[in-house]
Amino acid sequence: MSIINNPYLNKGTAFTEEERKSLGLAGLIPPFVQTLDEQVTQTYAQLQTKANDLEKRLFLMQIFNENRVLFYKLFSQHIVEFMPIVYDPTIADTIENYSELYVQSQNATYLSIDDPDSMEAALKNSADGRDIRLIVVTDAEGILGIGDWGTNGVDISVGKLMVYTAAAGIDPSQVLPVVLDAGTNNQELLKDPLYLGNRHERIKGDTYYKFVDRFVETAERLFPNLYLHFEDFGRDNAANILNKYKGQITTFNDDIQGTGIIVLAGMLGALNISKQKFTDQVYLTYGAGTAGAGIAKRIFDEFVQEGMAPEEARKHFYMVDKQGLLFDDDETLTPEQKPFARSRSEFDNADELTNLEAVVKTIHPTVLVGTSTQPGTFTEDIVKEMAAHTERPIIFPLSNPTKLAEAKAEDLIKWTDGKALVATGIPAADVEYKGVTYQIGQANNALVYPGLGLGVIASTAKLLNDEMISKAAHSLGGIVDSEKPGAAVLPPVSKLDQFSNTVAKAVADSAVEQNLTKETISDVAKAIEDTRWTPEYK
Ligand SMILES: NC(=O)c1ccc[n+]([C@@H]2O[C@H](COP(=O)([O-])OP(=O)(O)OC[C@H]3O[C@@H](n4cnc5c(N)ncnc54)[C@H](O)[C@@H]3O)[C@@H](O)[C@H]2O)c1
Ligand SMILES: O=C(O)C[C@H](O)C(=O)O
Ligand SMILES: [Mn+2]
Repeated sequence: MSIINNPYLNKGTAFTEEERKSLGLAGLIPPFVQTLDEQVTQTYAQLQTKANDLEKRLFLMQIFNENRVLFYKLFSQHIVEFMPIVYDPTIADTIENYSELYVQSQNATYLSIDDPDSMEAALKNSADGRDIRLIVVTDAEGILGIGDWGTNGVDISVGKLMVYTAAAGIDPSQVLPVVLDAGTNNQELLKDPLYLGNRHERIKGDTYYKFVDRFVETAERLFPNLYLHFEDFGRDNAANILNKYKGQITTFNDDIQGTGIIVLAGMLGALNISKQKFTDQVYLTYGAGTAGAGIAKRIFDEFVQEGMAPEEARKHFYMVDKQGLLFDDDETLTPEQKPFARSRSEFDNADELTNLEAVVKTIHPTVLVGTSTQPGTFTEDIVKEMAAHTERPIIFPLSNPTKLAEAKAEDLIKWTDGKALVATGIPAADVEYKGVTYQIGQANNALVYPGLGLGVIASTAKLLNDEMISKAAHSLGGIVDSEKPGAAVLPPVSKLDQFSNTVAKAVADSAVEQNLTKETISDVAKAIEDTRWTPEYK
């Protein structure tokens, strides 16, 4: 029974006659022995009977809960179809309705700020003797663009890890999804009698940071080969946490660093198509929060790496948030916004620059990246105004899920008469316009964090530094044929498992070159191959 109930060991109807005898499974499964391929075919057919993506996700979660090999075999064969079901955008629905939909914990770990003393036991209980190499942890204060979801946010940790395995072959028995429940300020949840998390407001300040610190310390001690991925923390904490730990442990913030990598890669891809120069670009951030500022920092570092003096490079950057263009006399700026704030004296019309349209008209950006959570804000007027001053405007509406995107790919192509170079946060269908098929790249950190993690884990890297991050962004070039009309700015999700290896190789090579590995790695490609898990019955 314990074998059948263990998703890492269960093979369901694929247990052989011999295994059924030797493992005490006689009579516990129907008599016919299926192959994994037969199970995959049958399960995929069952999936097709589900009415919508939410139903499909719930069905797939059932398979995940019972049998990891079967789940990942299926996922790996249908990666383009499954990504939006298993991951974003459907995951946003399961997070919002987590308590209502709750069936079981999916081997996640729930850590409560009200009971820090049981943290160690909780992590040990969930690891259950497994050699944990990767944790995705969230405190769920800033889930995608949908805000604070308390304990419900655990689903983002579970979902991000599913993508790690499907895209980069991270061994699913070596991962742990974790939620830090520090309370929630989501009043709807606090009033919901079904809510399964701590029913109090978020605890902030010293107590919060001590809780995070105790988690980091305990996890690092229990799992000495850990790569620690932070996801969807709130704007006030995400960068603080990253800055505190990035020099000490192997850690990563997906919203800051992962998004930075994918947007830089997308921009390099776009410029490859337009044949324009990186350092000529004028970059406008719309929504200068965790992701917006993280991306700007990555792009800025690239300007400097290309040889431009930092003070010169800074002149190419503008940030718009709720208050409009960010100025240096604003006392509410975050530490991440400050380096990009402008001086009022640069403009004749500084007082008018309180909205996106006025800023676009004034500064003539060539790159516009949306991480604002404000749907439809890249309006036809704004986009046409941008396109009037640049040959090939680079426009990335990145806010997730679908309902929050700043614009639709199709509109951007039409409004600019096919000139815009577009990537979106969620998957977008091809756009047919005037006889050209425009493929839309997905600028979602899911295209890079799996490969990045594989490279870090395979190389036994002690740290993940900016050099490795930059190498990851550059490694995505050359996969798309940029000469083809309508070419995408990023490689397609259909090749995700292949280019995860490319990213992993770039990251691992960099770790080895910089002497940042715990073990001596003589053959990087082999180390990656040996680390990659494949869904097969052992
Ligand atoms: N595609 C990707 O890979 C990716 C990665 C990370 C985040 N995102 C998306 O980016 C969005 C932001 O995420 P985050 O983690 O940075 O959140 P965040 O809360 O840290 O940042 C959002 C920022 O937008 C600003 N904002 C809110 N309303 C605004 C308005 N009307 N005008 C201008 N700015 C406004 C906020 O003040 C804040 O600074 C989310 O929708 C998220 O899904 C996408
Ligand atoms: O989860 C995603 O789809 C990407 C990103 O991490 C986000 O927060 O939106
Ligand atoms: Mn995120």
